Amino acid sequence: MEFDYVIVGGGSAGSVMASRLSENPKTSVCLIEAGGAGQGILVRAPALVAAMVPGYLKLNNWAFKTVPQPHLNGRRGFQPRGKALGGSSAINAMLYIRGHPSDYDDWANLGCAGWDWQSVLPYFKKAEGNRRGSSDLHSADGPLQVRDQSEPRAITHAYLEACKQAQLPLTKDFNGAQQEGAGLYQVTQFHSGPKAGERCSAAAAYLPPEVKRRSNLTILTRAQVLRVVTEGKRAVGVDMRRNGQEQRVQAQAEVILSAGAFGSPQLLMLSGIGPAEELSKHGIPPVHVAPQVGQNLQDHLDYTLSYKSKRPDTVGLSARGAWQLARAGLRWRKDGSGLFASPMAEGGGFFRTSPDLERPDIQLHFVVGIVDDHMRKLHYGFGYSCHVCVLRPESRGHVRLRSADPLAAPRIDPNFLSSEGDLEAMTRGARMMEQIMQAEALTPWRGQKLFAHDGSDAALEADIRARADTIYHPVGTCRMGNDPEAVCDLQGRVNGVEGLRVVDASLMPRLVGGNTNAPTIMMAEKISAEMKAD
Ligand SMILES: Cc1cc2nc3c(=O)[nH]c(=O)nc-3n(C[C@H](O)[C@H](O)[C@H](O)COP(=O)(O)OP(=O)(O)OC[C@H]3O[C@@H](n4cnc5c(N)ncnc54)[C@H](O)[C@@H]3O)c2cc1C
Repeated sequence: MEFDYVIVGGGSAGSVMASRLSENPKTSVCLIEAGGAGQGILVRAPALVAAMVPGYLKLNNWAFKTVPQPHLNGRRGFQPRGKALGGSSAINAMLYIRGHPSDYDDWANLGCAGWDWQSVLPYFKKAEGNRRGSSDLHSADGPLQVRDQSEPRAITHAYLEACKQAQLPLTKDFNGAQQEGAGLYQVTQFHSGPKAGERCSAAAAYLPPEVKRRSNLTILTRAQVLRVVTEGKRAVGVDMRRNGQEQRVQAQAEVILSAGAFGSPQLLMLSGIGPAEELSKHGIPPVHVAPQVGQNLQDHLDYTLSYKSKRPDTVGLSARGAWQLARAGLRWRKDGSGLFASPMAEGGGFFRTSPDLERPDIQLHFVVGIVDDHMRKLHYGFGYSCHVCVLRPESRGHVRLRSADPLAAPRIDPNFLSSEGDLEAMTRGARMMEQIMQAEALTPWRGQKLFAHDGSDAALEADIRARADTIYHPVGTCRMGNDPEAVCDLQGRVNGVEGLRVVDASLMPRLVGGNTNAPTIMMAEKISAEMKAD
């Protein structure tokens, strides 16, 4: 098999790349995805994310684990990652957030010319199909469907009132002129037509049936790429495992890795592109020594407060809760609305933990059910949770190989809380979150607090170390930049190797202050447009 472009990974970035590059009928494109088609009910029905994320059954989920984290009491973190067309956007919470405009100006200041806010905004808009309509900052015309939630729970409105009572501002649009404040998240969900209320994964948005039918686009699912094939310092194809057999796919123009922040650096190293000592440790012949491959891993660490609810209008594990959910499922099938369409993380907030800061440094996710250990531990009864994460952590981790076996999981070390500053910011954020959770507006719901402690700084720190874990935004492991150390150039081309590019969240030089799906899609929109213009 031979194509112009071979794209590895059909996730948030890979779906965009395949769709945009195959718009030119003269360009042949092959998209190779390890998981399935990502079109089943688990992916389409927003509420059923609860079945996929915990990862026990590995439903559309790689369900990785980190190495023991020394600053989290030696615990192994859990890292769900989507494994299907749509990638992590097939199992995510659908929250539509771009980060703060200044995050992109920071990228430009780090040497990524052309990635400043004014330069990236057109690509956010190119992707966005927002039901609220078009404006200077938004677009209604892009393939990624964005809408307001159909029916946030009463408790989420009470959470907003609680923020006001805690003297915190409200905002109507986290992606508008004012990110700071509490508000309701917009979601990437179909807002019209027969799919209204279904998740709009990147694959659902960019690879609809009419795109999949293009004669110049081949999509192979359940095919895991094992390595990039090189001739000298040029990528010429990939080897993949499909139906139990190894096969080669050749790329005339380029191999594009869109395998995500863990998958892309792993594939580079398996192909002999990475730090010298890592390659030699696993007996992989070096093709190009690139010390930064797998370095610079950044992720949002998340700490949660959970409460039992006195009122039964949240999500609950009980006979009544199951009955409510079943009814919600029927309603969702009828008109795409209600609890089954909920992202569960209905309420949000971006706040500064000090008035001296120029932009929010923490984000809140208010969830209408109890979330304990990524929903891996269940609690009987109704409840709710609030999450806090530090938006621009200083801690840096890395991804390496566990073995030279391409079917083995990568060795992931986020190195959470290795910077003292991250713990301090998390503590300040947790104090603000506690204040909101104690506000009068939530009194009708507030039942027993789970994981209660004596409230001292020492007890709070101990609780953070005992329970905090990722909120699913790993980035940065194939960092782009204009410095000689950067893994990729400013269009994702791997430095030192011809015909090889990385386009996914691993390219980000620095984690943005918000959720990472829309930013990843924006990056793929920008790079694919520039490739087509070249
Ligand atoms: C549980 C969860 C909740 C989240 N919630 C939100 C949210 O609400 N809002 C938000 O903005 N962001 C959210 N995120 C983050 C966001 O979804 C990701 O940042 C984004 O999807 C990353 O895109 P990507 O293209 O880099 O990687 P991915 O979308 O993960 O795509 C990588 C793809 O490559 C495939 N792949 C990997 N290795 C191989 C191989 N060797 N061969 C073939 N295929 C391979 C994978 O199966 C996958 O399909 C969440 C993530 C998770 C996991």
